[in-house]
Amino acid sequence: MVEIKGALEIIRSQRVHLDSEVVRLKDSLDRVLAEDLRAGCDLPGFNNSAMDGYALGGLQQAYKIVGEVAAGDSQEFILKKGEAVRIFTGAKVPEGSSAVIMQEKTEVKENLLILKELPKEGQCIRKKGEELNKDELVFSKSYQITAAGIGMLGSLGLHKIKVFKKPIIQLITTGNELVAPGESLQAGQIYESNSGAIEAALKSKGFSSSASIQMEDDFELIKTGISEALENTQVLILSGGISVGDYDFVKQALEDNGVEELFYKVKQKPGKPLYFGRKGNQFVFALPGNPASSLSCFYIYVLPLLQKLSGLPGKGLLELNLPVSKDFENKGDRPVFLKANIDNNWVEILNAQGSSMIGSMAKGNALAHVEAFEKIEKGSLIKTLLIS
Ligand SMILES: Nc1nc2c(c(=O)[nH]1)N[C@H]1C(S)=C(S)[C@@H](COP(=O)(O)OP(=O)(O)OC[C@H]3O[C@@H](n4cnc5c(N)ncnc54)[C@H](O)[C@@H]3O)O[C@H]1N2
Ligand code: MOO
Repeated sequence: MVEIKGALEIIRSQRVHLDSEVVRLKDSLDRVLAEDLRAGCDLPGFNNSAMDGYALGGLQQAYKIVGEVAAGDSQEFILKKGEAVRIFTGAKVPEGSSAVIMQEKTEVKENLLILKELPKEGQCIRKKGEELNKDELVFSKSYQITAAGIGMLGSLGLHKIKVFKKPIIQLITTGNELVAPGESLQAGQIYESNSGAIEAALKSKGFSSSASIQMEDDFELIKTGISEALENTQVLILSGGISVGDYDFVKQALEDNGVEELFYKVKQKPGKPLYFGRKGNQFVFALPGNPASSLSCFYIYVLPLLQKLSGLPGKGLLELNLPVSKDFENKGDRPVFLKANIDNNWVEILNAQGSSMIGSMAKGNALAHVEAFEKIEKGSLIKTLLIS
């Protein structure tokens, strides 16, 4: 049995092999750069106007209007002192321009421009390269692409970028009692709900499973199922059958498939019988079958590894220290992850904390952490992991 910290340390310290691929910029949201990106051009690429108004040759009170430049025009003016051109936002500022003045601060009489106030040198001109110069570093390797990142790279003319591949993930749920939702139940059966929850959790964090299989508690079947899954997967996630019962075959089946155990059992509630193993560059998590245990373990332990395998640091869920809305005492000897809800920066610990109860987790957005035998008073800070 390992402590929570030790289990996380084992996961975070895994050396991982990362492959890269080229994707279209517009498909790259949340992907992680596999190389440093340098600017292929200046940004902006030419001096341009920040306002609809007039580009001014020299700084004075009155000008002769000699023409017009709109955004996209390639017409080249060279302004002399005392000359002005009508200009619009984004248009190329003519050579010889000292400033641009917004039209609200001007009066026009025929082709004479009179300023209501004296302009300052360079005002309202967006200078070539003022945001970024050609060859300057735009984003470093391991930058995770945001919407603004896509905008930035698009403004530099990039349409394809090299990112780390996402891990190939497969899911196996085990249990004789499990029946797919939509079918009818016989005595002793329950609906299989973990695969749906884990697939959704994967999706919400930017991942997906390439296959999801349901298996009976049959040692040979599970052993073969694991062997087949390991033919083409980087992360195999199993649910159920990992405790100590006579029908819990997962651990032995993993061992028989050459998977090396990295830890088994974590001193925590829920999720004590959590298993983590490795075979070459492949990783295996066997999550305890109880629905709230399996989903909590996914967020706390599986997610950091998936992040690492995508080129990220693997920090897992965002950790916050927030005040708790009522007293809480953990009377047990295991640290707990409690289903909780963060609202208005307060943490509410929800009712129905049982490992088999997923409903309360569905109403919350966080997992609050309390140490063994710890008493927490209303208003004191509690370590909370934000799920969404
Ligand atoms: N003698 C002991 N018994 C148990 C221990 C222990 O330390 N000693 N640990 C308990 C804890 S804690 C947990 S958690 C469970 C985990 O057991 P398994 O991982 O072997 O899970 P199962 O027995 O297969 O299932 C547990 C529970 O969850 C339901 N389940 C399983 N899979 C699904 C699914 N895909 N969808 C919905 N529900 C599922 C299953 O019916 C069981 O009720 O072991 C305790 N026992
Ligand atoms: O792992 Mo169990 O979740 O403590 O019921």
